[in-house]
Amino acid sequence: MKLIAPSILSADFARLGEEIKAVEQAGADWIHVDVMDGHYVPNITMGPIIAEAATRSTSLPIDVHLMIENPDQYIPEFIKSGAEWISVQAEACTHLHRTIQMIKQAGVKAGAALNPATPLSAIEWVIEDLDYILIMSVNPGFGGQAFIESSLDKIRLLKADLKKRKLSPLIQIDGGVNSKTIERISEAGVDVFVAGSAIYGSSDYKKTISEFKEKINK
Ligand SMILES: O=C(CO)[C@H](O)[C@H](O)COP(=O)(O)O
Repeated sequence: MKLIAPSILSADFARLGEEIKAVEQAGADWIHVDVMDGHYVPNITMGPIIAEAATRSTSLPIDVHLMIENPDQYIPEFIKSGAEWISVQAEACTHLHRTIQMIKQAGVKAGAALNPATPLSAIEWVIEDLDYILIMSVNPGFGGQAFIESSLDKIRLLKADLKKRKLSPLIQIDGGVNSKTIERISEAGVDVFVAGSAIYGSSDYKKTISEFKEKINK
């Protein structure tokens, strides 16, 4: 089952609750919350207060992507917010194994995200513990960037590696997902598609999500 996770980064924050409900009614499967701290990435977005408000606005699972330094300090607050899935940037973790365990011990699904320049080997020794792996297909920090094509080979390599290891964490993609790229991304082996500007920038969320679903469920 392939899933669509709209990123609220591109939503209208003056009407955030309505915007979350709107994508739920339009067929979204998860709600993706992009947390940026102005240090790990050159942008500041939202924190646990917004993640908690998001959980109250929908019955869909909240997926928190931490693009922050020192995630261990903030993970307990995001767990309290009600998030069901939390991913950390592998590059931002001094002790990635410990961070993953911290998330899992709270009964929350744990993911590791990899920047476009980070090799898959960065997660080799935690891969068995991961519930999902997030391949960043843009450099993190901003919505609306162009999809980096080399991400497709990275997904294919990851898919083959997981098969060899007989592991099945979800593969998530984030950045530049739109009606032109989604089919190729899906064919490479992605399970969860994060899309911000392509959904929230469209005039009809239902039409956009339905078109995405048609393309990924062929
Ligand atoms: O994590 C992100 C940026 O760091 C966003 O989730 C991502 O860029 C989605 O935006 P878009 O779909 O507009 O590319």
